[in-house]
Amino acid sequence: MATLQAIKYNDGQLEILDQLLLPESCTFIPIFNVEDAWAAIREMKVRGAPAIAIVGCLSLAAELRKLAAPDTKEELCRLVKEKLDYLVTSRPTAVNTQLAAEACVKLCTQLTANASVDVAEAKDAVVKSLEATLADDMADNLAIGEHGASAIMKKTATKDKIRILTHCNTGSLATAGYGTALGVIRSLHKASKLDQVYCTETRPYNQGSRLTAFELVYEKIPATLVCDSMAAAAMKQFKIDAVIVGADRVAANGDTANKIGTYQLAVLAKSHDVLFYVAAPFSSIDFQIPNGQSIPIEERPHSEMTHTGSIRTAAAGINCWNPGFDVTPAELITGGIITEKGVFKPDQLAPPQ
Ligand SMILES: CSC[C@H]1O[C@H](OP(=O)(O)O)[C@H](O)[C@@H]1O
Repeated sequence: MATLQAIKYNDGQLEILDQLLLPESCTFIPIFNVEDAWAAIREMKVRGAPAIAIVGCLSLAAELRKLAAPDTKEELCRLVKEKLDYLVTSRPTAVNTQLAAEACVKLCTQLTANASVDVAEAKDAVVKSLEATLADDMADNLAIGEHGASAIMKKTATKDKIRILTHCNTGSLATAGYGTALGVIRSLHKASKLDQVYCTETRPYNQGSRLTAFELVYEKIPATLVCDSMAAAAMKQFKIDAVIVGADRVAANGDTANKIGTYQLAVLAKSHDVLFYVAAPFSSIDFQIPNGQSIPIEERPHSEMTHTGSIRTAAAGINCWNPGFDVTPAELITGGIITEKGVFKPDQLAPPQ
């Protein structure tokens, strides 16, 4: 069975699934340029650390395909850097867009220095590298799924089937497809190892109840929705074996920024002796920062807390605090960090050579 797709791209035509309309309707909307992408990412019509970077890159590829080649490669580099720097400002916590931008600008610089490459060839090479982000992420997620499932099955070898709790949405609606934490869950399900997935609602945007539950029901993966406040009771009542979450930015020491509520799940997992895993591609790891203190935490609009759609559900005039993310210290990530290159203890992370 095919998994859901949040991003469709064919020869410069980009469409995204408008996730603000899920689960009621599956509606794809066109993205013609980086301005459209910036707005869609900011409004969270598309969200999820890898998906944000992919949509940003594909929106630039779509624009460049329609543009005549600039006069010089220097002008191409300037244009590409300007557009990517703009896309990075759409949401500050996930590092994926920043790292994708740095890689693309580095390629542009290398092409400019290569006298055997003309400006048209350089533009084509940049477009191809931007378009490759979709397939690359899909491959990463399949590898994350296999590495994660294998590691967790080894740790729970005495059990026929296991119970997993997950937070937010880390599946096909947060990536190019298959997912990170939800990719591991898909791989455990494929291996007939999964008894039940407990997915938290993930207030206030409800990625869990609206998106993760949608993916799990769509693929008939056994799952139960719980409120965020039920996590401790669920760990105790259902003897959950592991918590698996995604990441928006992992620091060099393994401290991890992820959806708000992740930190408290890690504390609860520790106190219930439940394994705690982070699943993330290397494109979510920021080796330029030593620990989680440097990770910018996005503050989202208070209306996400005080309203459900247009319906007010909180007292008018109440002050709100709505950070989109929190940071889980590396020492609480007891199972390890599951990546496409394998599963690492937080202190084993090292930049690719
Ligand atoms: C594949 S990890 C996705 C990551 O992004 C989510 O945040 P948001 O929905 O605000 O983009 C959440 O932190 C997930 O773990």
